[in-house]
Amino acid sequence: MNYVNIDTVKQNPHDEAMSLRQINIAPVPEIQNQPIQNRFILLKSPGLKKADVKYIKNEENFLPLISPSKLKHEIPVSREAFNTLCSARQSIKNILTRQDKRILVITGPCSIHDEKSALEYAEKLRILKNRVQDTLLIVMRVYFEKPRTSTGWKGMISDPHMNSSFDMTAGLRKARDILLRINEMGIPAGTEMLEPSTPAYIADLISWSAVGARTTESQIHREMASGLPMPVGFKNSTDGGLDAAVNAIKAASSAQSFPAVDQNGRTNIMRTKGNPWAHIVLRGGKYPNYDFASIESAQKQLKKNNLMDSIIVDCSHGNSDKDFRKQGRAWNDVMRQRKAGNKSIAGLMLESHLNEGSQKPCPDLSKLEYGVSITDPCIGWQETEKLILSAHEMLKEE
Ligand SMILES: O=C[C@H](O)[C@H](O)COP(=O)(O)O
Ligand SMILES: C=C(OP(=O)(O)O)C(=O)O
Repeated sequence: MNYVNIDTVKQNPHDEAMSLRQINIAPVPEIQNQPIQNRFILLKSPGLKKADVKYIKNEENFLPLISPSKLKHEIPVSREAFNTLCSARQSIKNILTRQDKRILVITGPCSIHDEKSALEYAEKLRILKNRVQDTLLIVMRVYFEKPRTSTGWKGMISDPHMNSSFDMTAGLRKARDILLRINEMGIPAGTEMLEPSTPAYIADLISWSAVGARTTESQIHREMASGLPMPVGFKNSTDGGLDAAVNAIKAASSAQSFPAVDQNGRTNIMRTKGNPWAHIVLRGGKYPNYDFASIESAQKQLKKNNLMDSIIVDCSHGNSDKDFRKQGRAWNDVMRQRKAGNKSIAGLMLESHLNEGSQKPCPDLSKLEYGVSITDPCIGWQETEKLILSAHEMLKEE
């Protein structure tokens, strides 16, 4: 006995002998509002008994999720947002290929958990961006998906109410709305693409994306990156090794074919052309890797593999031992290297929020400290502004 999609039954009304492989276990869109047990049509498979379900089914249930096209219909891209996106994507490509001498700065909270503080941060960036635009291209870190070392809150898209209700339709809606508003303010957005189905919902509002240290070695993420329409940075592995990221860049820049969710929420075979803008992000590991020798060695490894040797340095994570007070040290060191002539340094990343530090997640926003990260500790706005302005002063003299 198995559950089968109503479409499959309509197409095969008399075929009770469909093999389990052919049976598509999926929610039936027409009856999504009915109780979960009625959402599936039970189909008798010869030779199988009701009790056999336990051998072929481990999921608790399937719940409906909004389709990308429906969400985009609700929250369409505006002309202002589109202009921000197009201009930023082109500038990032030019920075990576050194046609644009500026440095890319990706700065913002470790994760977004509250719309108000995210928009307030974006507004501060908007003012700062205009002051430094001759030397720095500012992109806001707008991270909605968190890869966890073991367990923990997985970000706004997964659990927007922070209470394990996993209302992902609400999460996607909030995420898309925030991204739209930030782009409309003239601030380009950067994010980590974690669930391979997420780009279908938000990629049209993202100017730069990352594949994280925990997923750079995953074929699924490399395939996804090969079809993304923006530059993608692959982080080095959590232990500090670069091999996985180098191999990821090769795989992502190649054409790939793989199953992927389309705009109507159906699984298709996606064929990609490859992403020529895949690059490496050094985030440290057991030890930091932003020093001169580490950057030179990364550059050599990329060149040896005939890959673009432009490098972004993440000042947080392994490069700060997750101590936000050490991000400034990494930033200043890398800026000095760039000033000394290392043009392979294309960008820097900061984990920064309105206020420094971190706190534990809580579903009640009124119990949380406003503008403080609920994932990794961040530097506060004051330090962020100081670091960005000092980099601008340094580069102005070039
Ligand atoms: O930037 C985010 C975190 O470093 C990453 O999600 C891992 O976090 P965790 O080790 O707290 O799970
Ligand atoms: C999870 C992140 O980084 P990493 O993959 O380098 O740990 C992040 O930047 O949020």
